[in-house]
Amino acid sequence: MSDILARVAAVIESRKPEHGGDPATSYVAKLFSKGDDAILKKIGEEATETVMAAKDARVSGDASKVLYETADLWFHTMVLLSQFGLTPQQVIDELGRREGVSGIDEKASRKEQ
Ligand SMILES: N=c1c2ncn([C@@H]3O[C@H](COP(=O)(O)OP(=O)(O)OP(=O)(O)O)[C@@H](O)[C@H]3O)c2ncn1[C@@H]1O[C@H](COP(=O)(O)O)[C@@H](O)[C@H]1O
Repeated sequence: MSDILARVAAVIESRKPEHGGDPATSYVAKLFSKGDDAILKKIGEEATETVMAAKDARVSGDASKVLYETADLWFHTMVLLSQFGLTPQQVIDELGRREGVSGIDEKASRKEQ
């Protein structure tokens, strides 16, 4: 896994109340203190902003906002993973498990079950 993902995940984990995260000084601690709904709301917002940035980029030809909004989306999904005791490494492992398995073949195999 990228060193950055591991480092950011470690900082996110350290912001939990049981590790002394302070909502007054930490955005992540503030999200944890608000709970599931606040985290999920941010993911919904960032997903929508990513979609809007992509639509805009098709008009403007400037894809930089797609990058920034995707970073916001990834970051907030990392907070969600931490909230559920999961790690980015587990997501990477899942992608690795799927590597080379055609999405079309996988979907067809589901229908046969
Ligand atoms: N990568 C990020 C990161 N990306 C985005 N954000 C914050 O996510 C928030 C939401 O972005 P929006 O564009 O929706 O802005 P907004 O409308 O002001 O947000 P809201 O008021 O609606 O929450 C902003 O406050 C951003 O600063 C992040 N906040 C923190 N991190 C990482 O998390 C670490 C810990 O952060 P703290 O807990 O704040 O120290 C940091 O060192 C960074 O590595």
